[in-house]
Amino acid sequence: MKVKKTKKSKGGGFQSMGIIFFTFYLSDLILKFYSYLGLDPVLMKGILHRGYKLPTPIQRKCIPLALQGCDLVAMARTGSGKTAAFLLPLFNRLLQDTVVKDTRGLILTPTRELAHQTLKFIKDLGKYTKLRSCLVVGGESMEDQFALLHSRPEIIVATPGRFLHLLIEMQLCLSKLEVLILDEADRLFELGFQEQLNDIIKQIPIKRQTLLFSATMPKALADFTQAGLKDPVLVRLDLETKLSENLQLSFIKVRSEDKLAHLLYLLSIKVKADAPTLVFVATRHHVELLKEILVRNGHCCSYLYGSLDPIERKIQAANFREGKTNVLVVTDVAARGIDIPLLECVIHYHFPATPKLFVHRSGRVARAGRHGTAYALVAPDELPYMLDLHLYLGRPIASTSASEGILEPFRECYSDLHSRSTDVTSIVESTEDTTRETFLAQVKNFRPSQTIFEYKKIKHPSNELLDLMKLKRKQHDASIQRRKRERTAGKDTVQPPSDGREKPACELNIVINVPKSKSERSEFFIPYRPSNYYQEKGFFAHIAWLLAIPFTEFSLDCAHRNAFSLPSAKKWDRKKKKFVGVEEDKKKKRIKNEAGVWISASYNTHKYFCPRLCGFVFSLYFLYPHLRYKEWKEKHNIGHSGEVLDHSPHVSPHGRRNNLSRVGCKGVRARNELKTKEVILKERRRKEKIRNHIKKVRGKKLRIMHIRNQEEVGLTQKLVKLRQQPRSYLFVYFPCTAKEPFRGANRKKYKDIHWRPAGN
Ligand SMILES: Nc1ncnc2c1ncn2[C@@H]1O[C@H](COP(=O)(O)OP(=O)(O)OP(=O)(O)O)[C@@H](O)[C@H]1O
Repeated sequence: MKVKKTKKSKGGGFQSMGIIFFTFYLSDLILKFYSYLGLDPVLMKGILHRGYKLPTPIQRKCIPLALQGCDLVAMARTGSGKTAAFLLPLFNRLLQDTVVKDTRGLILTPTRELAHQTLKFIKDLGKYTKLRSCLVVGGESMEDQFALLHSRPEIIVATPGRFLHLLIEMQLCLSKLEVLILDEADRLFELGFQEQLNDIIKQIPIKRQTLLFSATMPKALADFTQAGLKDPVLVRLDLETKLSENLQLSFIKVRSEDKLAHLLYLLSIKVKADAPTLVFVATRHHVELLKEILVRNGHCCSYLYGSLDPIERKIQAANFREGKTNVLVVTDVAARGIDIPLLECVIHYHFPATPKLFVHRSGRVARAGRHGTAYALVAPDELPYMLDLHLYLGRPIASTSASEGILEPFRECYSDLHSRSTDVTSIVESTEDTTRETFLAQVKNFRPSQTIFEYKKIKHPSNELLDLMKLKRKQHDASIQRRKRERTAGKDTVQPPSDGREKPACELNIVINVPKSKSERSEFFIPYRPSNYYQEKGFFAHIAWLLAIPFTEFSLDCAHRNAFSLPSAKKWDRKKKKFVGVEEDKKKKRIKNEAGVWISASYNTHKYFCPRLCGFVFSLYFLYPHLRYKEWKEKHNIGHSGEVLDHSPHVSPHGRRNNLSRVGCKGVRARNELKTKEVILKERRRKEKIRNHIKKVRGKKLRIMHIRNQEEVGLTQKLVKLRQQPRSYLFVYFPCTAKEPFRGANRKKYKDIHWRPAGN
């Protein structure tokens, strides 16, 4: 057999750590030879399949360490190839022992989209490994996921909420789990995930390998998690250049009311025609508004936000990936991890509130050596965020502003649309928080009737300052009164410059004070802040939870608490009308799942394990009926311990379902979850009807609504808010089949809502 000679590498390639790229026609003999070097030769085929030639720096650092079995806390900038850096060692470990047919690798990610993408990576890189993998994320059928998990795939990719739910409902045993990977670990450790993560980790054997990966990893995270990780190795690359040098940044100063016009200008003129572009906005209302406006202006537009219907979410993301649309308007749900190879441009319509988020959002472009541009529209009230960002990046910036003439046609186009379309007007209303605006305006316009010097008058009538104030008032009172009169007459509006143009583009240069070199400093000078203070502060944003949880695995010592002295995490309790500690949340009976729907908190381990309550070692699993899983088992003739009672067509004689996707093989999906065009249109019409109805009944005494399913929960809650207005009553007619949201405690809470089954 003819064997093609591979060119000898000079080192620094995958070869240097035992990974050698093979051409497909390499003989078995050579594959066997290379297997001695570390990674299984089967993996080389997968690497070739993905088209990688050289390992990236993070892969070069992390793969050998992970192969040795070390726990890792790894940081490298966005798009640097972290996914392969944790997948390759995972595959290698699992391939070493193929006898154990159980779940041995668990990858947790913060978002569904990222989980989907990781599974795709697994299928590509592990194409020839025959390892079985499955996806467990919210918004998908529980029954399908029972089947997937029941067959004990080797690798599970999951989001924490749904995985914990299934873990408890199915009483899964993870005793064979060897590798736990937390992708975007810092996000997973932030508020909202930590409780679920903690509960999952408790069920995983302590003798495991734990790998933490993110583009923004605080150094302290390694210290904090030391009890959970066994002597973790900290790998932090790209500390100086947090953003790729191929990324071009452009900060544009705009007035808040000009943002839309500017966005249209960027998309129509600046960005290359049909170049895929990601537009980040603050809330889902803004997503809807921008989508509506962009579509009406001839842009092919997709949109994504967390509470969007899961199927719609998939369709929208797929449309953008496949190039059917060229603009994707998103909230921060797509800020992390998403890899769209052809993406060239990101627009920050709203400036992100933390520098870390800016890094993640902008990191969707200029990945893996490619070039890209990130535009940020900065309104005056967002300037402090920009300053924060530049302290974090540690380099000066320049911002520009567009001239008025350029924006004029786009502004017209938007205002015209606004007046013509009731749809757009209603969405604009929902994006505007009028109570907040009025409150802020009141605070801004508040003027005390007397100054502090005059206040002193009461105590010290002969104060010199008082005399001074008297003199001042005498001199200025007339002009102050005149100004007030003018203001009430409406002359106060800010007049644009006479030529109708904005000020010429101006530079905002922020010079970061770089600490002086040692020789320049005085001999005894001790800086009161470390040189990387702002950088670590940026990384640390929102990881305050680290100080709030009594961990068994991730335990903290008091020294760390004091060292960072972060405030304990608190949240606003609407009932109590005050801030409460996150600890108090644990007492609650219902929790919000990933889709924003309130579900029973019974899957919390505090409820299932009695050791905390009564000191027993055994859990109270059997006292709680796991109805859905039980039902599923009965349906598929599966016994209590997982054995097959009858050879039904769904289940193989070995108790494994056949529809499990093997890595690299196409899974057979039994159910088509796609809604038909008619169903989608029908639902839209219905939602529209409800929206119109809300508008119509606003302020009336009697309201009648029909609410059918959980998707309308948001709208229902809006109605309930209306109820709080004086002299208004809400009558909700509810079909018999409806489950959520007004059951149990909620029903009692909204006492003045009258419940009637549909048809009565
Ligand atoms: N060795 C390599 N050679 C060439 N391309 C690579 C290599 N490793 C990864 N890539 C490619 O780089 C891109 C980014 O990889 P990946 O998504 O793993 O980055 P990441 O560091 O996880 O980014 P993020 O922090 O945004 O999640 C992907 O398209 C991937 O296929």
